[in-house]
Formats: sequence, C-alpha cells, structure tokens
Amino acid sequence: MALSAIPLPDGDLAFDPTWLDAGPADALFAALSAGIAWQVHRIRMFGREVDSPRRSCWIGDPGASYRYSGTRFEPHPWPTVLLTLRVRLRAELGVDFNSVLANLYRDGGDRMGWHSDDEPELGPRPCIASVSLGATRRFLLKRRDGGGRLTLELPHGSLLLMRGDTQRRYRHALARTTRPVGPRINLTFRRIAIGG
Ligand SMILES: O=C(O)CCC(=O)C(=O)O
Ligand SMILES: [Fe+2]
Repeated sequence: MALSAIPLPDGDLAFDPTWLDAGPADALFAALSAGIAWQVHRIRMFGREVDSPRRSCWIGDPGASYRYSGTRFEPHPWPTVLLTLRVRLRAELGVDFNSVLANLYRDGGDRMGWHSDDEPELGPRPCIASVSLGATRRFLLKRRDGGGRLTLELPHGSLLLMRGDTQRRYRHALARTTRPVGPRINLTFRRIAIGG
C-alpha cells in the first residue's frame, strides 16, 4: 500500500495501513517493548497532577526538550530501531523529525484523552507521523468548533500523518475499550524547535 488522503474538512490526514510489513512490525514491537525505558508521565488534569493512563517515553536529539501538560521532558537518546524509521520518514516525506513520543497502551483501559498537539515548539502547522504497532485501537478526531468527527482504526504497522491545520482545527484521542485487547505501541514523530 501507499499513503492515501483521508478527507477531513480543513485538516490534512494521510494514511497507509501497511506502511510496515508484518515481520518488521513484529520485530519493532518486540524491540521497543523490551528496550524502551517506559515511564509513568504525570499530567495535569482539571488542575490536578495525575498519572497518565499509559506508559510513555520522550525520545529525541540533544536539546529537544518538550513541555507537555505542565511538565518538561528531557529527551532519551534514540534507540537504533527508531533512527531507522526516522531516516525512512525523512526520505519519504522530506521531514527530518528530531523527536518521538512513544506510548505503550498495556490493555484496553490504557488510553489518551482529547488533545491537540499544538505546543508552540511544534510550530503552527506541524507534520506529525504516527506509527502504530500491536493491537488495533480506535483513534478519534473531532472538530474544536463542535462540528464533525472521524473514527479510524489504527492497525499494526500503519502510518498516519496529521498535517496542515489538523491540530489547529481538531482534537484527537485514543479511546479506551472494554474488548480484551493486547498491548499497543504508538510512536508520534515530531519536529520541534530546539533551544526554546
Ligand atoms: O496513540 C495514538 O494513536 C495517539 C497518540 C497521540 O495522540 C500523541 O502521542 O500525541
Ligand atoms: Fe496527539
């Protein structure tokens, strides 16, 4: 398969359900499950600090620190398997991502609430490349102005690009599910301004 556009009014989505073949995707999932320093990130919710309902790790070039939900994260160094993806994404998209947020959803209870990736260091119209591994989970988008919404199933080995005004116009979330599901890893590659 190749990337194809998914219609989203005032946004820009592109999707390749089979960006990685099953074999390399399996190997990547195994390497990341075991090799990443998974942490509980503390996030601010309704004015209180709470544990986020998933495991996470912020990875990036030296200096690529990231302020998110009231906390500043210093980057962990790139594992080799993620540098390989960075190089492939640069070749295919012409974007040199300098950081990646890795998230581990251990089961259907782990999730991510509604947000936009609109931190100033991402710039006004960021390109975010989201690679999914493991269990297929439901990704939701809804317009900030209360208009339409969209649901996407993100399978093992898929690539979703969010570009243009997608962050400005929409929020997105990774829904919890009561279905019994195995673990899922998501990688959102980002290019952030360093030195801010
Ligand atoms: O897990 C996902 O598919 C979404 C992750 C996400 O929105 C993020 O890392 O900002
Ligand atoms: Fe996000």
